Amino acid sequence: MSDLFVDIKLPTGETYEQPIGLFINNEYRPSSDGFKFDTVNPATGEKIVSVYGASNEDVDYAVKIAKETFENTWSKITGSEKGELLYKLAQLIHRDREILAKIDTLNAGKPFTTNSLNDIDQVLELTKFYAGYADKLDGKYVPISDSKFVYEINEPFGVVGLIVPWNYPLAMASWKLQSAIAAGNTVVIKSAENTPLSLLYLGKLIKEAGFPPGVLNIVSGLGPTTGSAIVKSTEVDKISFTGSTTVGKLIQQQASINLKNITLECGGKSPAVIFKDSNIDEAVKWVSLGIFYNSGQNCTANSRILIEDEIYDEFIEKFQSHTKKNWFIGDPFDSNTTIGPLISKIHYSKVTSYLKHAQDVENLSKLEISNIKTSDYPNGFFVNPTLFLNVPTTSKLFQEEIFGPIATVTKFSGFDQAIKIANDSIYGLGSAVFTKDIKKAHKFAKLLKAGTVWINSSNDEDIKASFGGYKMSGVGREMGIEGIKAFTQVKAIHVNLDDETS
Ligand SMILES: NC(=O)C1=CN([C@@H]2O[C@H](COP(=O)(O)OP(=O)(O)OC[C@H]3O[C@@H](n4cnc5c(N)ncnc54)[C@H](O)[C@@H]3O)[C@@H](O)[C@H]2O)C=CC1
Ligand code: BAL
Repeated sequence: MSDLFVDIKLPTGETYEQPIGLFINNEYRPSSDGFKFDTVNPATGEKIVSVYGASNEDVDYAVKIAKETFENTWSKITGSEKGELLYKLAQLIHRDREILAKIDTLNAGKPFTTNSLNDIDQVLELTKFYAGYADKLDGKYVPISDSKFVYEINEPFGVVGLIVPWNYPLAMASWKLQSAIAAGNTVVIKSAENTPLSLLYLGKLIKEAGFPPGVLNIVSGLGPTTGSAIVKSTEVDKISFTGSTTVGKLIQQQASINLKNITLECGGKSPAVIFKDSNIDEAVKWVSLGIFYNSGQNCTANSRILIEDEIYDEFIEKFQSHTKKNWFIGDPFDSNTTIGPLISKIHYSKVTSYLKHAQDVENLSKLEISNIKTSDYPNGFFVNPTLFLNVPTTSKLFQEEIFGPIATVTKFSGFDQAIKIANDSIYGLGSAVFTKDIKKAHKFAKLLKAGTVWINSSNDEDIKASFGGYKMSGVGREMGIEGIKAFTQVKAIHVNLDDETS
């Protein structure tokens, strides 16, 4: 076996072949300067493997291949043929569902049963959705006069650069990848440095499905080098990014140099608002999912829980009891585990610094719900589910994205105060509102400044609906029909039927 593939033994016993090279032109290859970086199992803190990281030269080469493929091959085949290839990819993802999920569990610490399998099922669903959409990007006829009409067609950009995070390694890549390809673009994609493995594995499936070489090119690597080289490349026509608002802003600045089209999916501080007339048991169930799923490493995590004053004590009591019964921290491969570790030592330090700040600086009252079983994993990055009670809106914990299983709880009195507090954030990604009063629910949803509102549920996104942020949560939309439109540009073709111009 070459140095481009490594046999990895999973904690479940089986061994699989992991590609570690850059995937360009349907072949794995080393980086031009031989640079590699380590990827770590967050449950144990141990290194899994080193993978090749792309240099500027490698990014330029991947972009050149993607551009040639766009011009000579991909733009010449029909939408139906593109859809067929995506259907074949879906079949292979279905075949390798378990191994893909196990790779994400190993690399991201996501509980296998409750999280990683869900992620891969979502990847499968959206691969099929966009396979079906590849031949439906029809245009529009615009009547102007008897002697003139316009038709508008949707065209791909060309080469698109995709930069993705670690919290849903294959799913976040797929929120962009499948729609970009279905729309007719070729792709250069970078995974997060913490979680390169499942996307590299997908390269094998892309090749096996029969995609022409150069349609999908994977350049694993570091943000400031590989990521920045993709953003700055003058041959890349669009960037779609998911990650922190800080890096999103940087990408917007860099992309503005040649007015590159961008989609940015950034941070959030999503409120869950529970009115006194809600079904409290249901609200407890959804809100705990909203904050603890994926260990709170979720851009739409319900990190601000707002409770109407009359039901405050009842909600907290029920929330505590529900959490004790349903959220278990431990080995992500154990089917009883519902909360895995945080992604990295760096992220663990960031999240726990908020716990320290809350205690030492703000003196907040804490409700820690300890279901931790970390004795077997002394070096894993585990954090207990924690609520901070009666938190003022001025608190650092109320305003900043923590990205861990930690939420603030704040009381409100009545509709007007609830909407004021809910919108008191620089972010506007997700939000949830709980009430049995249907009029109140819709009025509240209309006033929320957020790209997604869940009424009487939370974080149950669907690939058929669009997703994206207001305010500093982002620019543009992903998923659903908006998700594929984001990878097209409109051309208006004017047709003059007059014989002579008067
Ligand atoms: N919206 C979301 O789903 C996510 C939000 N975050 C937020 O960001 C915080 C920090 O997490 P990080 O992993 O450091 O996020 P990040 O924003 O640094 O990383 C996201 C992606 O951007 C890339 N990147 C970093 N710097 C870049 C640059 N200069 N040019 C181009 N690409 C670059 C990274 O390599 C990665 O692929 C988290 O604590 C969380 O608050 C993180 C991940 C996902
Ligand atoms: N809930 C998946 C979207 C995200 O956290 O980025």
